[in-house]
Amino acid sequence: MNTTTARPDIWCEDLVRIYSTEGVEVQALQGLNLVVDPGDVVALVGASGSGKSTLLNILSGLDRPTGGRARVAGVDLMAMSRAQRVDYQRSVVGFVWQQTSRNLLPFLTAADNVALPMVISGRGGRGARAAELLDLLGVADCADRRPAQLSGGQQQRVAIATALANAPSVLLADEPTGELDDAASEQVLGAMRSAAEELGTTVLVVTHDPTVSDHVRRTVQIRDGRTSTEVLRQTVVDADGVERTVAREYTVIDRAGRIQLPRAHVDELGLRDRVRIEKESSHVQVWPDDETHGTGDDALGADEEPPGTDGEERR
Ligand SMILES: Nc1ncnc2c1ncn2[C@@H]1O[C@H](COP(=O)(O)OP(=O)(O)OP(=O)(O)O)[C@@H](O)[C@H]1O
Repeated sequence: MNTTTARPDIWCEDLVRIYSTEGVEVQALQGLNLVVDPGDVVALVGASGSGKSTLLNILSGLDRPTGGRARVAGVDLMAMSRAQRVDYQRSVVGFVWQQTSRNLLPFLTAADNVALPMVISGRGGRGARAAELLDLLGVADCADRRPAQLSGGQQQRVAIATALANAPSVLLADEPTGELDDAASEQVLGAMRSAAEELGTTVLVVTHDPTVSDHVRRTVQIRDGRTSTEVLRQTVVDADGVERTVAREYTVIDRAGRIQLPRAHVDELGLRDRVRIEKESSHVQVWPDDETHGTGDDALGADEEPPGTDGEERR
Protein backbone atom coordinates (compact mmCIF):
# COMPACT_ATOMS: atom_id res chain seq x y z
CA MET A 1 0.00 0.00 0.00
CA ASN A 2 1.27 3.52 -0.74
CA THR A 3 2.02 5.26 2.51
CA THR A 4 3.98 8.32 3.49
CA THR A 5 5.22 9.26 6.93
CA ALA A 6 4.70 13.02 7.33
CA ARG A 7 0.99 13.49 6.98
CA PRO A 8 -2.33 14.91 7.98
CA ASP A 9 -4.88 12.08 8.35
CA ILE A 10 -7.10 13.42 5.56
CA TRP A 11 -5.59 15.31 2.66
CA CYS A 12 -7.54 16.23 -0.48
CA GLU A 13 -6.23 18.45 -3.24
CA ASP A 14 -8.35 19.71 -6.15
CA LEU A 15 -10.72 16.75 -5.87
CA VAL A 16 -13.16 16.48 -8.76
CA ARG A 17 -16.03 14.00 -9.13
CA ILE A 18 -18.17 14.14 -12.23
CA TYR A 19 -21.20 11.88 -12.56
CA SER A 20 -22.51 11.20 -16.05
CA THR A 21 -26.01 9.86 -16.35
CA GLU A 22 -27.85 9.67 -19.69
CA GLY A 23 -25.53 12.19 -21.28
CA VAL A 24 -25.94 14.73 -18.46
CA GLU A 25 -22.87 15.59 -16.42
CA VAL A 26 -23.08 16.63 -12.76
CA GLN A 27 -19.95 18.06 -11.13
CA ALA A 28 -20.48 16.89 -7.57
CA LEU A 29 -16.97 17.96 -6.46
CA GLN A 30 -15.34 20.89 -8.24
CA GLY A 31 -11.77 21.09 -6.99
CA LEU A 32 -12.24 20.43 -3.29
CA ASN A 33 -9.36 20.97 -0.85
CA LEU A 34 -9.41 19.66 2.70
CA VAL A 35 -6.75 18.90 5.30
CA VAL A 36 -7.59 17.26 8.63
CA ASP A 37 -4.91 16.65 11.25
CA PRO A 38 -4.63 13.41 13.22
CA GLY A 39 -7.02 13.29 16.16
CA ASP A 40 -9.16 16.19 14.99
CA VAL A 41 -12.97 15.90 15.08
CA VAL A 42 -14.44 17.80 12.14
CA ALA A 43 -18.04 18.35 11.07
CA LEU A 44 -18.79 18.74 7.37
CA VAL A 45 -21.93 20.80 6.75
CA GLY A 46 -23.59 22.15 3.63
CA ALA A 47 -26.81 22.35 1.66
CA SER A 48 -28.37 19.29 0.09
CA GLY A 49 -26.50 18.38 -3.10
CA SER A 50 -23.33 20.28 -2.15
CA GLY A 51 -21.19 17.14 -2.39
CA LYS A 52 -20.83 15.92 1.22
CA SER A 53 -21.77 12.29 0.62
CA THR A 54 -19.73 12.21 -2.58
CA LEU A 55 -16.65 13.23 -0.59
CA LEU A 56 -17.34 10.67 2.14
CA ASN A 57 -17.83 7.90 -0.43
CA ILE A 58 -14.42 8.74 -1.94
CA LEU A 59 -12.69 8.91 1.44
CA SER A 60 -14.21 5.58 2.45
CA GLY A 61 -12.92 3.91 -0.71
CA LEU A 62 -16.41 3.18 -2.07
CA ASP A 63 -16.01 5.57 -5.00
CA ARG A 64 -13.11 7.00 -7.02
CA PRO A 65 -12.61 10.67 -7.85
CA THR A 66 -12.55 11.80 -11.48
CA GLY A 67 -9.51 13.98 -10.78
CA GLY A 68 -7.35 15.47 -8.06
CA ARG A 69 -5.49 13.72 -5.27
CA ALA A 70 -6.53 12.27 -1.93
CA ARG A 71 -4.67 10.54 0.89
CA VAL A 72 -6.12 9.11 4.08
CA ALA A 73 -3.76 8.08 6.90
CA GLY A 74 -0.96 8.16 4.33
CA VAL A 75 -2.78 5.89 1.86
CA ASP A 76 -2.97 7.26 -1.68
CA LEU A 77 -6.61 6.65 -2.68
CA MET A 78 -5.87 7.11 -6.39
CA ALA A 79 -3.29 4.33 -6.44
CA MET A 80 -5.08 1.56 -4.52
CA SER A 81 -5.56 -1.85 -6.13
CA ARG A 82 -8.78 -3.79 -5.49
CA ALA A 83 -7.10 -5.89 -2.78
CA GLN A 84 -5.61 -2.83 -1.11
CA ARG A 85 -9.06 -1.21 -1.15
CA VAL A 86 -10.51 -4.14 0.85
CA ASP A 87 -7.66 -3.88 3.35
CA TYR A 88 -8.15 -0.10 3.52
CA GLN A 89 -11.86 -0.42 4.30
CA ARG A 90 -11.16 -3.12 6.86
CA SER A 91 -8.41 -1.45 8.87
CA VAL A 92 -7.71 2.17 7.90
CA VAL A 93 -11.22 3.72 7.90
CA GLY A 94 -14.35 3.01 9.90
CA PHE A 95 -17.76 4.04 8.61
CA VAL A 96 -21.12 4.84 10.21
CA TRP A 97 -24.20 5.31 8.02
CA GLN A 98 -27.30 7.38 8.68
CA GLN A 99 -29.68 4.43 8.49
CA THR A 100 -29.36 2.66 11.82
CA SER A 101 -30.41 -0.62 10.15
CA ARG A 102 -27.49 -0.42 7.70
CA ASN A 103 -24.81 -0.40 10.37
CA LEU A 104 -25.55 -3.57 12.33
CA LEU A 105 -26.49 -7.18 11.58
CA PRO A 106 -29.96 -7.76 13.07
CA PHE A 107 -29.37 -11.36 14.15
CA LEU A 108 -26.20 -10.62 16.18
CA THR A 109 -26.01 -9.11 19.67
CA ALA A 110 -24.33 -5.73 20.12
CA ALA A 111 -21.16 -7.42 21.41
CA ASP A 112 -21.08 -9.83 18.45
CA ASN A 113 -21.63 -6.98 15.99
CA VAL A 114 -18.62 -5.16 17.47
CA ALA A 115 -16.56 -8.36 17.39
CA LEU A 116 -17.41 -9.21 13.75
CA PRO A 117 -14.90 -6.85 12.02
CA MET A 118 -12.20 -8.30 14.30
CA VAL A 119 -13.20 -11.85 13.29
CA ILE A 120 -12.87 -10.86 9.62
CA SER A 121 -9.46 -9.25 10.15
CA GLY A 122 -8.23 -12.08 12.42
CA ARG A 123 -7.67 -9.82 15.41
CA GLY A 124 -7.27 -11.44 18.82
CA GLY A 125 -8.75 -10.40 22.17
CA ARG A 126 -12.11 -9.73 20.55
CA GLY A 127 -14.38 -10.20 23.57
CA ALA A 128 -12.38 -7.85 25.78
CA ARG A 129 -12.06 -5.20 23.08
CA ALA A 130 -15.78 -5.34 22.22
CA ALA A 131 -16.64 -4.89 25.91
CA GLU A 132 -14.17 -2.01 26.21
CA LEU A 133 -15.57 -0.22 23.14
CA LEU A 134 -19.20 -0.65 24.22
CA ASP A 135 -18.23 0.76 27.60
CA LEU A 136 -16.45 3.71 25.96
CA LEU A 137 -19.58 4.51 23.96
CA GLY A 138 -21.77 4.25 27.08
CA VAL A 139 -23.70 1.16 25.94
CA ALA A 140 -22.03 -1.60 27.98
CA ASP A 141 -25.45 -2.63 29.28
CA CYS A 142 -26.61 -3.34 25.71
CA ALA A 143 -23.93 -5.97 24.99
CA ASP A 144 -26.26 -8.99 24.94
CA ARG A 145 -29.15 -7.35 23.10
CA ARG A 146 -29.89 -7.48 19.38
CA PRO A 147 -30.35 -4.23 17.41
CA ALA A 148 -34.17 -4.50 17.44
CA GLN A 149 -34.03 -4.41 21.25
CA LEU A 150 -32.08 -1.12 21.24
CA SER A 151 -33.18 2.50 20.77
CA GLY A 152 -31.98 4.36 17.66
CA GLY A 153 -29.37 6.23 19.70
CA GLN A 154 -28.09 3.04 21.31
CA GLN A 155 -27.89 1.38 17.88
CA GLN A 156 -25.77 4.25 16.55
CA ARG A 157 -23.45 4.10 19.54
CA VAL A 158 -23.01 0.35 18.99
CA ALA A 159 -22.43 1.15 15.29
CA ILE A 160 -19.65 3.58 16.24
CA ALA A 161 -18.09 0.91 18.49
CA THR A 162 -18.27 -1.52 15.53
CA ALA A 163 -16.66 1.01 13.20
CA LEU A 164 -13.84 1.51 15.72
CA ALA A 165 -13.29 -2.23 16.32
CA ASN A 166 -10.23 -2.61 14.08
CA ALA A 167 -8.70 0.63 15.42
CA PRO A 168 -9.01 2.64 12.19
CA SER A 169 -7.04 5.89 11.93
CA VAL A 170 -10.09 7.68 10.58
CA LEU A 171 -13.80 7.41 11.41
CA LEU A 172 -16.21 8.64 8.71
CA ALA A 173 -19.86 9.17 9.60
CA ASP A 174 -22.60 10.22 7.17
CA GLU A 175 -25.49 11.85 9.05
CA PRO A 176 -25.18 9.47 12.03
CA THR A 177 -27.89 11.36 13.92
CA GLY A 178 -30.22 11.90 10.95
CA GLU A 179 -32.85 9.48 12.25
CA LEU A 180 -32.61 10.51 15.92
CA ASP A 181 -34.35 13.08 18.11
CA ASP A 182 -32.38 15.94 19.67
CA ALA A 183 -31.62 14.22 22.97
CA ALA A 184 -30.40 11.01 21.32
CA SER A 185 -28.35 13.03 18.77
CA GLU A 186 -26.68 14.86 21.60
CA GLN A 187 -25.73 11.59 23.31
CA VAL A 188 -24.44 9.98 20.11
CA LEU A 189 -22.30 12.96 19.10
CA GLY A 190 -20.94 13.36 22.63
CA ALA A 191 -20.10 9.64 22.86
CA MET A 192 -18.46 9.71 19.42
CA ARG A 193 -16.29 12.68 20.32
CA SER A 194 -15.14 11.31 23.66
CA ALA A 195 -14.42 7.85 22.20
CA ALA A 196 -12.44 9.43 19.36
CA GLU A 197 -10.48 11.56 21.82
CA GLU A 198 -9.76 8.57 24.04
CA LEU A 199 -8.58 6.44 21.10
CA GLY A 200 -6.89 9.26 19.15
CA THR A 201 -9.12 8.62 16.13
CA THR A 202 -9.61 11.32 13.50
CA VAL A 203 -13.31 11.94 12.79
CA LEU A 204 -15.09 13.48 9.82
CA VAL A 205 -18.83 13.64 10.35
CA VAL A 206 -21.32 14.85 7.73
CA THR A 207 -24.36 16.42 9.31
CA HIS A 208 -27.33 18.73 8.96
CA ASP A 209 -27.58 18.78 12.74
CA PRO A 210 -27.11 22.39 13.93
CA THR A 211 -26.14 21.21 17.43
CA VAL A 212 -23.12 19.37 16.05
CA SER A 213 -20.94 22.46 16.28
CA ASP A 214 -21.12 22.10 20.08
CA HIS A 215 -19.30 18.79 19.76
CA VAL A 216 -16.51 19.55 17.34
CA ARG A 217 -13.55 21.88 17.27
CA ARG A 218 -13.88 22.56 13.58
CA THR A 219 -16.91 22.88 11.28
CA VAL A 220 -16.18 22.93 7.54
CA GLN A 221 -18.82 24.27 5.16
CA ILE A 222 -18.98 22.75 1.69
CA ARG A 223 -20.62 24.75 -1.10
CA ASP A 224 -21.01 23.73 -4.74
CA GLY A 225 -18.51 20.90 -4.43
CA ARG A 226 -15.80 22.95 -2.71
CA THR A 227 -14.90 23.70 0.88
CA SER A 228 -15.81 27.34 1.45
CA THR A 229 -15.76 28.62 5.02
CA GLU A 230 -14.96 27.03 8.33
CA VAL A 231 -15.54 27.79 11.99
CA LEU A 232 -12.93 26.93 14.61
CA ARG A 233 -13.94 26.78 18.26
CA GLN A 234 -11.42 27.41 20.98
CA THR A 235 -11.61 27.76 24.72
CA VAL A 236 -9.99 30.98 25.89
CA VAL A 237 -9.56 32.54 29.32
CA ASP A 238 -10.59 36.20 29.34
CA ALA A 239 -9.06 39.06 31.36
CA ASP A 240 -11.25 38.14 34.39
CA GLY A 241 -10.00 34.55 34.33
CA VAL A 242 -13.33 33.26 33.01
CA GLU A 243 -13.20 30.42 30.47
CA ARG A 244 -15.38 30.85 27.40
CA THR A 245 -15.72 29.26 24.01
CA VAL A 246 -14.88 31.46 21.10
CA ALA A 247 -15.80 30.65 17.52
CA ARG A 248 -13.86 32.21 14.68
CA GLU A 249 -14.91 32.01 11.07
CA TYR A 250 -12.30 31.40 8.38
CA THR A 251 -12.45 31.04 4.63
CA VAL A 252 -10.35 28.67 2.58
CA ILE A 253 -7.69 30.08 0.27
CA ASP A 254 -6.59 27.85 -2.60
CA ARG A 255 -3.21 27.62 -4.28
CA ALA A 256 -4.17 30.30 -6.78
CA GLY A 257 -5.08 32.69 -3.94
CA ARG A 258 -8.84 32.40 -4.51
CA ILE A 259 -11.14 32.76 -1.52
CA GLN A 260 -14.90 32.36 -1.18
CA LEU A 261 -16.57 34.93 1.06
CA PRO A 262 -19.35 33.77 3.40
CA ARG A 263 -22.75 34.16 1.71
CA ALA A 264 -24.14 36.19 4.63
CA HIS A 265 -21.34 38.81 4.30
CA VAL A 266 -21.79 38.98 0.53
CA ASP A 267 -25.55 39.56 0.88
CA GLU A 268 -25.34 41.97 3.80
CA LEU A 269 -22.71 44.19 2.17
CA GLY A 270 -24.18 43.89 -1.34
CA LEU A 271 -20.90 42.57 -2.74
CA ARG A 272 -21.21 41.57 -6.41
CA ASP A 273 -19.38 41.53 -9.73
CA ARG A 274 -16.27 43.24 -8.43
CA VAL A 275 -14.94 44.22 -5.01
CA ARG A 276 -12.21 46.62 -4.07
CA ILE A 277 -9.33 45.25 -2.01
CA GLU A 278 -6.83 47.10 0.11
CA LYS A 279 -3.79 45.57 1.65
CA GLU A 280 -2.88 46.69 5.13
CA SER A 281 0.25 45.62 6.98
CA SER A 282 -1.47 42.65 8.68
CA HIS A 283 -4.59 41.97 6.63
CA VAL A 284 -6.52 42.62 3.46
CA GLN A 285 -9.75 44.62 3.36
CA VAL A 286 -12.58 43.86 0.97
CA TRP A 287 -14.93 46.71 0.04
CA PRO A 288 -18.06 46.98 -2.10
CA ASP A 289 -17.32 48.47 -5.51
CA ASP A 290 -18.65 51.98 -4.97
CA GLU A 291 -17.04 55.35 -4.56
CA THR A 292 -18.47 56.06 -1.11
CA HIS A 293 -15.83 54.02 0.72
CA GLY A 294 -12.58 55.89 0.72
CA THR A 295 -9.55 55.12 2.78
CA GLY A 296 -10.75 57.85 5.13
CA ASP A 297 -12.53 57.83 8.47
CA ASP A 298 -14.86 54.89 7.89
CA ALA A 299 -12.11 52.52 6.76
CA LEU A 300 -10.69 50.08 9.32
CA GLY A 301 -7.31 51.01 10.65
CA ALA A 302 -4.40 48.65 10.07
CA ASP A 303 -4.32 47.83 13.76
CA GLU A 304 -8.01 46.90 13.93
CA GLU A 305 -8.97 43.27 13.61
CA PRO A 306 -10.08 42.21 10.14
CA PRO A 307 -13.73 41.18 9.70
CA GLY A 308 -14.43 37.53 10.45
CA THR A 309 -11.45 37.02 12.76
CA ASP A 310 -12.75 39.06 15.66
CA GLY A 311 -13.41 36.24 18.09
CA GLU A 312 -17.14 36.80 17.87
CA GLU A 313 -19.09 34.77 20.43
CA ARG A 314 -21.47 32.40 18.66
CA ARG A 315 -22.92 30.23 21.39
N1 LIG B 1 -24.60 8.38 -8.38
C1 LIG B 1 -24.87 9.62 -8.82
N2 LIG B 1 -25.19 9.84 -10.12
C2 LIG B 1 -25.45 11.09 -10.56
N3 LIG B 1 -25.43 12.20 -9.79
C3 LIG B 1 -25.12 12.03 -8.49
C4 LIG B 1 -24.83 10.75 -7.93
N4 LIG B 1 -24.57 10.91 -6.60
C5 LIG B 1 -24.68 12.22 -6.35
N5 LIG B 1 -25.01 12.91 -7.48
C6 LIG B 1 -25.19 14.37 -7.59
O1 LIG B 1 -24.01 14.99 -7.12
C7 LIG B 1 -24.33 16.16 -6.36
C8 LIG B 1 -23.77 16.02 -4.94
O2 LIG B 1 -24.49 14.97 -4.28
P1 LIG B 1 -24.17 14.51 -2.78
O3 LIG B 1 -25.04 13.32 -2.49
O4 LIG B 1 -22.72 14.35 -2.62
O5 LIG B 1 -24.66 15.77 -1.95
P2 LIG B 1 -24.89 15.94 -0.38
O6 LIG B 1 -24.27 17.23 -0.01
O7 LIG B 1 -24.43 14.72 0.33
O8 LIG B 1 -26.47 16.05 -0.31
P3 LIG B 1 -27.49 15.60 0.87
O9 LIG B 1 -27.22 16.52 2.03
O10 LIG B 1 -28.84 15.82 0.26
O11 LIG B 1 -27.19 14.16 1.18
C9 LIG B 1 -25.83 16.30 -6.41
O12 LIG B 1 -26.16 17.17 -7.48
C10 LIG B 1 -26.31 14.90 -6.73
O13 LIG B 1 -27.54 14.93 -7.44
